[in-house]
Amino acid sequence: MIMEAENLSFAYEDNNNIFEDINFTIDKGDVFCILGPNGTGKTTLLKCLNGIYTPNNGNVLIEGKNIKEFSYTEISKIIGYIPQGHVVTFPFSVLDVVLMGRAPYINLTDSPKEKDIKIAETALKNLGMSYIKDREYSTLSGGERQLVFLARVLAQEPDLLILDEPTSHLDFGNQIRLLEIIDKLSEMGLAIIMSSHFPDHAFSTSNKVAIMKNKSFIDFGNPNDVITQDNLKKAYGIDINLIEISDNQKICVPIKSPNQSLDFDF
Ligand SMILES: Nc1ncnc2c1ncn2[C@@H]1O[C@H](COP(=O)(O)OP(=O)(O)OP(=O)(O)O)[C@@H](O)[C@H]1O
Repeated sequence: MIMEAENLSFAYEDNNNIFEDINFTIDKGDVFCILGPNGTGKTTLLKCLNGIYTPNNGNVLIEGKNIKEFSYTEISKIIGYIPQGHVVTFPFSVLDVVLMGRAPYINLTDSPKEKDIKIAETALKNLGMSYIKDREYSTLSGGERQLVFLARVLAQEPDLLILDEPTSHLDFGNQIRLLEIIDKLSEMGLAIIMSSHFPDHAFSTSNKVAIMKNKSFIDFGNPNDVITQDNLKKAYGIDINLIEISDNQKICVPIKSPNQSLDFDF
C-alpha cells in the first residue's frame, strides 16, 4: 500500500471542518479520481495528502509510516504534486523548470549532474515536449505548461502522483493524451490521485473513484458502481445522462433544465 488516509478531517483556522472522516487506501498502479462540485474540498484534501496542510484529526500514512515523520525532501522523493494554476514567474527555460524536479536529489550547493539532465530530458521526451525544451517557460500556453509541469514531477521519480484537475487547461486532444499518459504511468506501477470535474475521465482512466460532497465521500469504489445518475445528481444537483458509447467508454452529458428560471436584476 502506498498511501492510506485514516479518518481525515481538516478546518481552516477556527472555521468549520471542510471535510471529516475521510478514509481510503491507494496501492501501486491505482488511479484514484476525486469528483465533486466546486468548493467542496478536493484541493484542500490533496494538500493534506502531500503534507502541505496538517489535518486536525486523523492520519496520512505513506508506505505505512505517518507523513509527519517524513522531511519535505523525503516526501518529494515519493510524491509528485501538480497544483491547480501553478505559476513560475522567473524567466527559466523549460528544461530548467523540469530540472527543478531533481531538487530532492541534489545538494543545495551542487549543480545538476549529467544524470539529472538526462532524466529531465527523458521526462520531456516521454511527454512529446522535447521540441520546446529551450523555450522560456513563462511564454508557454496553459496547456503546454501543464505538460511541462508533469515532466517536472516525473523527473522527481515519484511513486505517487497527486494531480489537481490535470486536464483543466487542455484541449480535447491533449486531455486524451494526458489520460493515456496516466494509463501508461499506472501500468508502470505509479499510483495516481487526481481531482477532476470530468466524470468521463474517471470512467476511462481510474479504478477507484470518490464523490465528495457535504464534507465527506458520498460514495467510494469502482467507477461503474460510483458514477451513477443518482450519485451525479446528488453531487451536482442536475440531471446527467450516462451514455455507453463502447464496451469500455461511458460519457456523462449534463442536461439543461427547461423549467429553470433565473431572476436577474440589472
Ligand atoms: N486558504 C483558505 N482559507 C480559508 N478557506 C479556504 C482556503 N482555501 C480554500 N478555502 C475554502 O475551502 C473550501 C474548499 O476549497 P477547495 O479549494 O478545497 O475546493 P475544491 O473542491 O478544490 O474546489 P474547486 O473544484 O472549485 O477547485 C471552499 O469553501 C474554499 O473557499
